[in-house]
Amino acid sequence: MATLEVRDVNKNFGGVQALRDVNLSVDAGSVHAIIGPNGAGKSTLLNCMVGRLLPDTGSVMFNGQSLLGLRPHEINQLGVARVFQTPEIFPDLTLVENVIVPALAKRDGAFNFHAWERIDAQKDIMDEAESVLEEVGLIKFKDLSAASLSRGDKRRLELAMCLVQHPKLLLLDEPTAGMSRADTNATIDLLKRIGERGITKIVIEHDMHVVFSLAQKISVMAQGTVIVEGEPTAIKGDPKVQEAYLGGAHL
Ligand SMILES: Nc1ncnc2c1ncn2[C@@H]1O[C@H](COP(=O)(O)OP(=O)(O)OP(=O)(O)O)[C@@H](O)[C@H]1O
Repeated sequence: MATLEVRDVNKNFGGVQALRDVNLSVDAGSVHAIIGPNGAGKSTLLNCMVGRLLPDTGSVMFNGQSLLGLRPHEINQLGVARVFQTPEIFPDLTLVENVIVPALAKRDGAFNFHAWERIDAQKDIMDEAESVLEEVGLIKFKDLSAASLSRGDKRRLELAMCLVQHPKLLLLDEPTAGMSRADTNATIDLLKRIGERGITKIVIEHDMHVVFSLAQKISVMAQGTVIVEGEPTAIKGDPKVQEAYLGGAHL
């Protein structure tokens, strides 16, 4: 069964056709990678899934419900969480505070400061925040300010902020961008471990090592549309992919 279905989506920015008749079907519990050269339309598509952009035409369905017209926080409340290309964290808060904010927002439907004032009394939320920080390997830094983290650790913190919301669908926009090979491999292992919880994941990624380590299905985008979709082994050998994605070089 598909968790996410994108049908015939088009998006034009003042003459630039960023998305052309895009179709995508993401199986429940799978890791589905979206790859393609710069400007192919990957981020635009992701933005249409999370309510940051409204497609001109087409549909985006999540577990049978249309996401079109819903605001980002409403889509988040349905169980869709996103890790951004540039980590969106609260630099002046500690790590544990960073994780508590989305946990409270998820529980209450929106963030309110009243809940924050009484946070000491809410042991369950504190415990959960710490357990998620443990899971992503950041528990030792829990009382440091988020600004002090390395780039790789900021991305792990953002992942923890998503996981604490128990998402059904996790959207990862270049989760290893800018990371060292060691950090990238640690993130691959972490994402595999998270996979054991059965969360469906969509990964946009330029690093083919990450894509082929994680994905069960790959959609290749070029010039605003999906040109090929299939299992990693089929994608690797597809001449259209070689041509469109790497100008003929081998994946
Ligand atoms: N807000 C916008 N206004 C105008 N054009 C835009 C806007 N957002 C994206 N575009 C254009 O739409 C096309 C698709 O861009 P998009 O960022 O979705 O590609 P991408 O595949 O995510 O690229 P990258 O891998 O570099 O992130 C590009 O031509 C881009 O310049």
